[in-house]
Amino acid sequence: MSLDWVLTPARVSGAAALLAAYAALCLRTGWMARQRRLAFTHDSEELAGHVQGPPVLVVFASQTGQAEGLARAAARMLGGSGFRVTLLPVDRLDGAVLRSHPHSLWMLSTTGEGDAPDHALHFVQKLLAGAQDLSGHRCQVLALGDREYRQFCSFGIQVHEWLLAQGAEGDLICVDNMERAALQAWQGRVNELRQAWLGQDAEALPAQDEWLLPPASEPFILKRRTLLNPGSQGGPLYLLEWEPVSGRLPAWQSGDLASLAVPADPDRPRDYSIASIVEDGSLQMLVRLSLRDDGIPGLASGWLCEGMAVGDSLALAIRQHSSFRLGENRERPLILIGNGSGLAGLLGHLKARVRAGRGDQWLVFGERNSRHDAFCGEQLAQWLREGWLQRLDQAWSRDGDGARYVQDVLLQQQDQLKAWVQRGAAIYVCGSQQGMGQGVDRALRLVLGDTGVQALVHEGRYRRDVY
Ligand SMILES: Cc1cc2nc3c(=O)[nH]c(=O)nc-3n(C[C@H](O)[C@H](O)[C@H](O)COP(=O)(O)O)c2cc1C
Repeated sequence: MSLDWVLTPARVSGAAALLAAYAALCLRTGWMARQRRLAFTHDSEELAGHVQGPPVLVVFASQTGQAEGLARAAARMLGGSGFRVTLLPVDRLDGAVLRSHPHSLWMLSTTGEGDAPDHALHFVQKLLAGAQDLSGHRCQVLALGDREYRQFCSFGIQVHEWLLAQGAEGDLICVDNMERAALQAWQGRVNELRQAWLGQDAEALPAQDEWLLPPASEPFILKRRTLLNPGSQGGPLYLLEWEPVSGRLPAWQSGDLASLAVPADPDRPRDYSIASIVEDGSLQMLVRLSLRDDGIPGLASGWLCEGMAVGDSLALAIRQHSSFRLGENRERPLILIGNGSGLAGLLGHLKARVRAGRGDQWLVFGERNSRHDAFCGEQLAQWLREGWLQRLDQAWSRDGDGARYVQDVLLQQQDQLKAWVQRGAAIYVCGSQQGMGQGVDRALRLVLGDTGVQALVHEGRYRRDVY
């Protein structure tokens, strides 16, 4: 299957987009059936193909899940081609595992200002800082990034240089903003390697290569769109509620993302944090209408908030976002910190915890003013009353004398913050990187120290979904 559904011409009608989505879904179903024959022995461990096949290591470092998604797709394809595939996030990789594999594929994104994804900290400090004998090892590195940042793909480039310095051989492909042509070049390269690594045993792949797919999408109907902040000084923020045309919601976990492309910009899927859990009966997201400098609405938010009508449909795909799921923090106390539409990712966790009968969580949420921007306020107040939320701090940045940001709350409440962390709490941050994400990181370092924050990152107790 090709990626043609992503390439629908710019002014395609809603009906054509829907048809394309159905076609993709039907083709995808066949593909999925084949993928099910491959067994994931663990969420991110070994994929069993034919056990005699050559071993290949697939490693990823991913902040918002794109590199992870590509790694999983490559791992499935290689598993299906007869390789013994070990799929690992970089933090689970050690020198012995690396040396014992003759071949490796790396999918590495860059975040922050040229930084490695959070979960890669251990890898950067331990493996990347040391030496390994990788002579004879063949690697292929895919670096994900965005040219708008000064340090384009710098983490992927750094790892590739390190691999070569250890004696490995192999190429690097940099991808700007998930650009299709570069991803196709990557797919072509992996297919060549697959052939070379399998040697005589290689069966040719079908001419229409289908493994590098966007996540499975299916048509959803927009059931309700509610303006959550009437009168706000900020852009209008909407709650969008979607139901699948099929009537059966796909599975997701709190922390996951919904990916969609709008008809006017079909080549650029956008991700939104999912604000609901499956038991809510709908997939919910918070979308702020963004206006460009000339006052024209942004392509995606304009379509979602004003363009499409309630009752219209759009193809949505769930994107597994392991680094922001609750995972091993499921039983820990949680400190949830966010602003604006970032409440969506935190709401998902709150709902999942309430559903699991678990309280012990502290929400620190920031917006402009208490009169117009206290969205979901009744729900939060109810959780507080019922004890699902142990603490709720709202920071209003435009509320006259009491104006403050979420990072100010963390500093004001530093004794609480320390006590919660000491009790084993995990910290989840969702919302804007500029201002909030950076400010929260600075505040945490002031209160807990750099080593304290690094320890949290190591233990997977500091998770960020910032954009
Ligand atoms: C907060 C943030 C910071 C980023 N910083 C960089 C950067 O410094 N250099 C770069 O090339 N790309 C940067 N990017 C772009 C990401 O690398 C790119 O979106 C990538 O596809 C994300 O992959 P992931 O989902 O696997 O993390 C940044 C993206 C975000 C959201």
